Amino acid sequence: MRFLFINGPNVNMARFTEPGVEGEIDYNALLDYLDVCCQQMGIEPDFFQSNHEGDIIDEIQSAAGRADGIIINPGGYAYYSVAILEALQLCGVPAVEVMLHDPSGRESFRNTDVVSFGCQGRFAGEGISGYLHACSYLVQLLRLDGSAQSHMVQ
Ligand SMILES: O=C1C[C@@](O)(C(=O)O)C[C@@H](O)[C@@H]1O
Repeated sequence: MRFLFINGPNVNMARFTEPGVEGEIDYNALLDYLDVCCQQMGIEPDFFQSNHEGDIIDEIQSAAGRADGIIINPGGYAYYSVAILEALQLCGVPAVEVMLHDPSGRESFRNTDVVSFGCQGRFAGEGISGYLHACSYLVQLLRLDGSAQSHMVQ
C-alpha cells in the first residue's frame, strides 16, 4: 500500500519526543523514523510538507492513482480550511488526520476541526505514535473496504 503523508504549516518546525528514544528529534528524523516503521508495516510512504494551503490542496487533488491513503496533519489549517476539507472529500482517497497535540482544552478557536470532516479517522494528542496508529487504522480500513489488496480469508 502507498500512503501519502501530508504535513501542513509549522509541523516541519516541531521537535518530537518518543518513548524509548532519548532527547528530541527534528522533522527530518521524524520522516526517517516513519519511513522505517512504514517499511515494517509493508507501506510505501511518500512525504510532503508545505506551509501553503494551495500546495496542500494540489497534493491532495493529485493523490488518486499514486496513493491508497492519505495521512494528514493540517497544522493550523485544521481549524478553518474548508478548501482542504473539500479537497479531501473530492479526491477519492481515504484520509486519516493526525495531530501531535490534543487541541481540546486550548484556545476556543480550536474547538472545531474543519478538516476532520473530510477524514475517516483522527488521532490527536499521541505525538509521533499518532502517525503509526493512523497507518494501521488506514491499512485495516482499506483491507475491509476491498479498495486495496486484501488479506482476508473467507
Ligand atoms: O500547527 C499545529 C500543530 C498541530 O497540527 C499538531 O500536530 O499538534 C496542532 C495544531 O493545533 C497546531 O496549529
